[in-house]
Amino acid sequence: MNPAISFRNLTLSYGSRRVFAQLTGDIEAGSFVGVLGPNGAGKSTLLKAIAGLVRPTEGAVEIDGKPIRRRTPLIGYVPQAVHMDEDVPLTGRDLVGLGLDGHRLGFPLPSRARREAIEAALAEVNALHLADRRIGRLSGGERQRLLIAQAIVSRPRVLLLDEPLNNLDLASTQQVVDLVKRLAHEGGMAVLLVAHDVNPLIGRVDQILYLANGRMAMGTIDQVLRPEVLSGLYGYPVEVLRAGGRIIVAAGAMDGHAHAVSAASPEASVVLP
Ligand SMILES: Nc1ncnc2c1ncn2[C@@H]1O[C@H](COP(=O)(O)OP(=O)(O)OP(=O)(O)O)[C@@H](O)[C@H]1O
Repeated sequence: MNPAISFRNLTLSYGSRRVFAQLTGDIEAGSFVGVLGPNGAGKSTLLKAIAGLVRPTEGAVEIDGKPIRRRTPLIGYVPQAVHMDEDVPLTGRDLVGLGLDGHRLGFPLPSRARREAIEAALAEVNALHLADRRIGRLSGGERQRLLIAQAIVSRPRVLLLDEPLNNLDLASTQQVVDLVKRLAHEGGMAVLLVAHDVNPLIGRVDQILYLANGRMAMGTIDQVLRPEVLSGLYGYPVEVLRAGGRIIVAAGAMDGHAHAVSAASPEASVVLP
C-alpha cells in the first residue's frame, strides 16, 4: 500500500534563499508525526509544500501515491496563528462548515448531509457545545479544536497542523495533543503537527521529523533526539539533556535565526529505521 504522504528530494528556495534541500520521507496512514526544529528551519514551509500551497524548487509530494493537487479534500490544513476578530459574526458551526466549501467542485452537499458532516466533526473534537458560540469569544484551546474540526470535516487522509499548541495552557495543550493522537490512531489519518517543544508530544507521537540547517532526521523521539544525530544536522555540537522526564535540546548560542537557513548538503535526509 502507498504511504499516505510521500515526499522525494524536496528542495525549496524563496528566491535565492534556500530553506531545505533533498528531503525524502514517507508517512503512513494512522501515523502521528511531530515536526520540530529551530525558528526559521522551514517547518511551516514543509507543511505548505505538502499541502500544495508552495511549489518546491525540486522534488515531488504524493498523497496516497498520487501527485498533490491544490485544495484537495484529501488534505486538512490548519495554518499557523489564525487571527479572529472578537466581533466576527461566525459561530463554531459556521467555522466548521467553511471546511466543506473550499473543496467543492460545483456540487454543494445537500443541506442535510452538510449538517450531518458538521455535527460529526464537532462531535469528533468534543465541541458540540461550541456550535452556536461566536468564535471570536472562545478560548485558544476551544478555537483550536474548532479549527481542527474544520480541517477534518471533509474526511481528509492527511491532517497538517501548524503550531496548534501555541499560546495554550498545559491542560489545553494536552487535550489538543490527545485529540490529534486519536484522529491518527483511531481515525487512520496521517498527521503532521508542528511544535516548538517536544515535551507535550512525548509518549504520544509515533515519530518526529526534525528540521535544521536545511536537512531533516526522522524517527522515534529516542532515535532522533540524540547528540550525534542533531550535531550531524546542525553541523556543530548539540547537547540533549533529559531531566524529570523532560527533554531539552541545547543547540547553543548559534541556535535560532542566525544559522537556520543555509546551504544544505546533498545527503539531507536521515530517516532512521
Ligand atoms: N513567503 C516567503 N518569502 C520569502 N521567505 C520566506 C517566506 N516564507 C518563509 N520564508 C523564510 O523561509 C525560512 C523558513 O520559514 P518557515 O516559516 O518555514 O520556518 P519555521 O521553521 O516554520 O519557523 P518558526 O518556527 O519561526 O515558525 C525563514 O527564513 C523565513 O524567513
